[in-house]
Amino acid sequence: MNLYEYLSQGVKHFTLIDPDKSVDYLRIARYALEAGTDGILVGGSLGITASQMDKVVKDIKSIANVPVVLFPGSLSQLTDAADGVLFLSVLNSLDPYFIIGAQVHGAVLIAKHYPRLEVISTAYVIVGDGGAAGFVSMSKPIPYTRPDIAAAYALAAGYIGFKALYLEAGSGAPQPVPPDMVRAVRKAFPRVLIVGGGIRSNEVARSIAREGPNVIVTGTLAEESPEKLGEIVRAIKQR
Ligand SMILES: CC(C)=CCC/C(C)=C/CC/C(C)=C/CC/C(C)=C/COP(=O)(O)OP(=O)(O)O
Ligand SMILES: O=P(O)(O)OC[C@@H](O)CO
Ligand SMILES: [Mg+2]
Repeated sequence: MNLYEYLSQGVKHFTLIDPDKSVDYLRIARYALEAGTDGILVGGSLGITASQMDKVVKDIKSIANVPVVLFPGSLSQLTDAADGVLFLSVLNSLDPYFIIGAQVHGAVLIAKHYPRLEVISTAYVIVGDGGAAGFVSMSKPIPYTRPDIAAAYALAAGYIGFKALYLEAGSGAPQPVPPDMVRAVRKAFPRVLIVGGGIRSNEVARSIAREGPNVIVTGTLAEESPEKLGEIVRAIKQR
């Protein structure tokens, strides 16, 4: 089964590890794997070199029994030590660099240097707070109260042909993506739907899981309280 097929099945939990924040990334990865996480995303919005990325991914791969996937905040975060890459285009960025500019450079790097990576074209849609990713990518976040606008982006992403859509409230966001917005986007987008940003409690994770996304991501929780990952994974699976 390739990565895309794996992502398409059921509701999964992925743990985001940001090499810039987590010096002790292997400790977090061990907790996450023990908790039953279904995959590890590696990336961050700022401050990560290619060699750091390569080492972190290789170290995590050496202990992981689940896919390790790049979630690149910049072109320096590519390595073929991973199983695949979320090839992001920030659909609501106001700067063409984040919609198609970085992708042109990234495409050549992947084709030339990392041909083994499975590329998952991903519409990155930023909502509400937006966090560092929203700020750095010059995005105009969709208000939390406008699921209809999020659904319009999702419909466009589906027609354009993106394989995945990442609905992002921003790392550490005070409010996660509201369940009614997840529902509207789920209805409008037929392929892999990933939701993340500000998800810290079992109740919130469960309420999002009930809307039927394919992947729910937690990063800050894994950094701050990795011992809570087991419960959140269970909440998602038992929805
Ligand atoms: C190589 C390709 C295709 C794209 C790279 C360039 C693009 C378009 C990036 C998208 C914009 C961006 C900055 C995304 C960041 C995604 C990410 C890794 C978010 C995780 O956020 P954290 O870094 O954990 O946030 P904090 O810094 O707040 O912890
Ligand atoms: O750190 P948190 O808030 O869990 O967010 C995860 C991810 O969606 C950030 O890009
Ligand atoms: Mg982070």
